[in-house]
Amino acid sequence: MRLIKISGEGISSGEVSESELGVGKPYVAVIGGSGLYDPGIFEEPVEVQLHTPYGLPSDNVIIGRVKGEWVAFLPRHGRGHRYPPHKIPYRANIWALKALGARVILSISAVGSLRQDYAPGDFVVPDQFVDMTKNREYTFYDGPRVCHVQIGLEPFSNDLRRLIIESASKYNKTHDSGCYVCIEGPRFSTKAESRIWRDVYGCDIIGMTLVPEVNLARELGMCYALLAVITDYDIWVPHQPVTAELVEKTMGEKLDLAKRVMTEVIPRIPKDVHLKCQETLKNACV
Ligand SMILES: CSC[C@H]1O[C@H](OP(=O)(O)O)[C@H](O)[C@@H]1O
Ligand SMILES: Nc1ncnc2[nH]cnc12
Repeated sequence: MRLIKISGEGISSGEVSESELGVGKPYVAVIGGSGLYDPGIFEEPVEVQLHTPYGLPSDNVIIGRVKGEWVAFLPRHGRGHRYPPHKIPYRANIWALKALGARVILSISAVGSLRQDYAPGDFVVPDQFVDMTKNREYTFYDGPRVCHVQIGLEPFSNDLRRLIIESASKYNKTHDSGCYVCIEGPRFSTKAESRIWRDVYGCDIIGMTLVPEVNLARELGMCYALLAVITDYDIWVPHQPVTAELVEKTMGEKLDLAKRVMTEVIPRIPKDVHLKCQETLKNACV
């Protein structure tokens, strides 16, 4: 695959030009989670290595066409799963995708379930989250410009969620809402913690990577939605305890379906309308 290298200087204006890129600008980016390191759905793929003000992203971004549309793909843990959730360069990842032209992010993640009726193998398209992470780089606005983005009512883009739900439901059992609790990791929860996330916080699914990815995207005015693949029942009832191996195995079984959903959704994303989530920086800065 052809490799295009772009240095920090090339993006000082905030965005890579089409001529620097040498291919069409991707409007949609896909971030792949555990088990998804190479989507294999692209025509004419190129690899782009992009230096950002926050360092290198998790990996080179792959840009290629899906049904005629230019799309960017980034494996959040890097190929070979080299970055644990608390060490992922989230700011570099989101910044790079925006600089390459992306305005919309479709994310894929493995999650544990915190309720009986959300079973391993099912899909969930979450609509809320609770942040229990402890030590990450949460914002692009570290001062002197101080901004507080509004993310409360619609942390995930409902426009995108609708498209994903419509497509995913055709191929797999899909839950059209859910609250994702994001823990720091990299260890899994204790049974006592798992019961708190479920019974006290009222969360439905659990993972380690949503935060700060989702709020960084919002800070740059990008729309974000997640197709979550349930891989296990976490640890809140006595059962087969979650392991990384179990997560990757279940994810592997559902990967083709998840890719099919992405391939179907990408060309349906409207480009000429102003999506709601792109307005949230209004009145956010002090
Ligand atoms: C490999 S097991 C735990 C790992 O899987 C999930 O990652 P992702 O959201 O990127 O699919 C979870 O959040 C943990 O990082
Ligand atoms: N049970 C679980 N806890 C945290 N992250 C996960 N990713 C997949 N399953 C998980």
